[in-house]
Amino acid sequence: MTAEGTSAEGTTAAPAKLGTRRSTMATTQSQGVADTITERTGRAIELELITSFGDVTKAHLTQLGGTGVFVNALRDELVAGAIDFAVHSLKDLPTTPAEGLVLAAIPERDDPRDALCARDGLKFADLPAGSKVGTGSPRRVAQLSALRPDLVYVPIRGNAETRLGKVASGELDAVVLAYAGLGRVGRRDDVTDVFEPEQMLPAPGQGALAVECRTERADADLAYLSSVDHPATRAEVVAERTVLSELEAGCAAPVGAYAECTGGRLRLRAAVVATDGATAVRRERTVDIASPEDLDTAVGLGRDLAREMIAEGADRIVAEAFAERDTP
Ligand SMILES: NCc1[nH]cc(CCC(=O)O)c1CC(=O)O
Repeated sequence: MTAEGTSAEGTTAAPAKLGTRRSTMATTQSQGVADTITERTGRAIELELITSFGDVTKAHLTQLGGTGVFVNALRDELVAGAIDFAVHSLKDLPTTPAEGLVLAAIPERDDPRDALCARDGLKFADLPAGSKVGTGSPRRVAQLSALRPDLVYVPIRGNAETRLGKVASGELDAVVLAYAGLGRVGRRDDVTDVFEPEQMLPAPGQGALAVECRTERADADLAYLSSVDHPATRAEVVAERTVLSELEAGCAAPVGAYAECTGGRLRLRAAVVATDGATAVRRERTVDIASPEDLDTAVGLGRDLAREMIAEGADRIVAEAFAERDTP
């Protein structure tokens, strides 16, 4: 054992290795979490850049056969022991737990809302009929179609900068992206309108991050990783993700869910909307929660709301959306 390894307090321990994708958004959010951990615990952290399939493929996200394309490369590095921990966008994380890995921390959530970036500073309500709005997400297309069936929704992918470029070039009139992601790539000034949850529910976990490490090393790694855990955010995203797993849906499903944990209460709103926006099941429910650490209550809330929605046909809407996706 080295001198560093045996030192007290861990202050001279070798830097922890944080694996990150290479995109601006990934490195920004990874660096942000690393800085906060170092600030709170003194633990040094170094970033390791990793290339993931989701970053290089040209296929539409919805055609990649589901969830996890952004997280799998990082998970492989974790399991192999090449890195100590990883920071994911929580909404990209499949709801089924990964074997051998543990969600070490869920930091405080950023703005969870979706944002419109339109030409000429236009608001969503002021886009002329027939305007072309780019988004690759079935959840956004469905909810936007319910609000404005007179607009044309164009599937796009690529990083935020690529998508914004299609508005700048005139190819599209607007794009819809997560507000949090735009902030992380320094493009908050491109936002011309923001969707309140009453208009459009964000994806489960949107705006939140997940810090993941190996189960077998969790005792050592949690010593510094738990410094960024935010229990209220964890309760919220657990409720949101339970809706998704109960509906047997993934990140490519037309499911919006948004929970708020404040003042001893947990409020959950969810929507499942058919791709054309015409059919929808929307529900909300609030429960008392004695402590944000009471995750059983968060799971129970998500499960009860999802079951209520399934009784109203939400599972059929999800199944139809998948059938459409799988039709060439
Ligand atoms: N699906 C890609 C993805 N994963 C996380 C974000 C944004 C940041 C977040 O929601 O945490 C985005 C881009 C987007 O949806 O606009």
